[in-house]
Amino acid sequence: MGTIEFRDIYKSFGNNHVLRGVSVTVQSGQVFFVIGQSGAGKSVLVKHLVGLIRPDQGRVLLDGVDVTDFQEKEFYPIRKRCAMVFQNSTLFDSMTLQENVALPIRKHLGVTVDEAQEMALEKLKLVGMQRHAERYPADFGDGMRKKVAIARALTLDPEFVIFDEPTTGIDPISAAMVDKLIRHLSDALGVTSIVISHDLRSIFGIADRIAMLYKGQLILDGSQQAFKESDNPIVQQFIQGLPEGPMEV
Ligand SMILES: Nc1ncnc2c1ncn2[C@@H]1O[C@H](COP(=O)(O)OP(=O)(O)OP(=O)(O)O)[C@@H](O)[C@H]1O
Repeated sequence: MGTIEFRDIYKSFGNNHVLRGVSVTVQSGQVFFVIGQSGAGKSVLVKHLVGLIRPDQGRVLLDGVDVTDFQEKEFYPIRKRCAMVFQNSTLFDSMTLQENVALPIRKHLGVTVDEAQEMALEKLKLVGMQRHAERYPADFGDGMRKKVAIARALTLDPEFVIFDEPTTGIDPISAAMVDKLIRHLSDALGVTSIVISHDLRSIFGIADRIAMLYKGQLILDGSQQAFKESDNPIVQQFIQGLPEGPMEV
């Protein structure tokens, strides 16, 4: 359970040919990074998984099931299996951390307020925030709030989690905590994670596998080692964060 396959995906928006034949397989339980410059099509690729974007050509398979031609309604159960943590996942300031996490539980599981609060506490425990359950988002910095947003995304026990730039805009210590949490979700719970990121420290800290997009195509798909050893100058420019090089910006 938990395998994702993008087969030869093409996607254009008018004259903007964003994906030009991208094939990627994410194995169950992996922490899989999708990297590349701004506008490289990372989000567009990943959104195909939950039917938020449909390909012009190519197939999307989930646990071997071809979901490419699914109707909108058929994607509902897939969206429940797949949580998303966006860059600006916001919490409600007027609610405690526990109430914030309990909200989707009450909405989707139809349980009592007390049961939802109890389940929310379990999720806060998972991200190490249970002792702050009664406090409000405003008491915390971006990193802590990010962890609560992750706890909230985990409420329906997803098999997949998509993290869109989870460490962008947070301090290095908080970023390291978020990385550790993403790794833990895979190692302890078997969650398959797709992480869209530019953060080299995260990439070379926790990735099982990395796919780099460039000009609508996959330039390299492999392990951390494969990226470090790659003799492709575009890969090297990106992973070393060099301002000069062959990459067109
Ligand atoms: N719904 C849409 N309609 C039209 N164009 C879109 C749509 N979604 C994305 N695009 C375009 O597709 C290209 C790739 O966008 P995408 O968000 O996937 O980039 P990205 O690699 O995730 O970049 P970033 O790191 O900046 O988030 C951009 O040129 C963007 O403007």
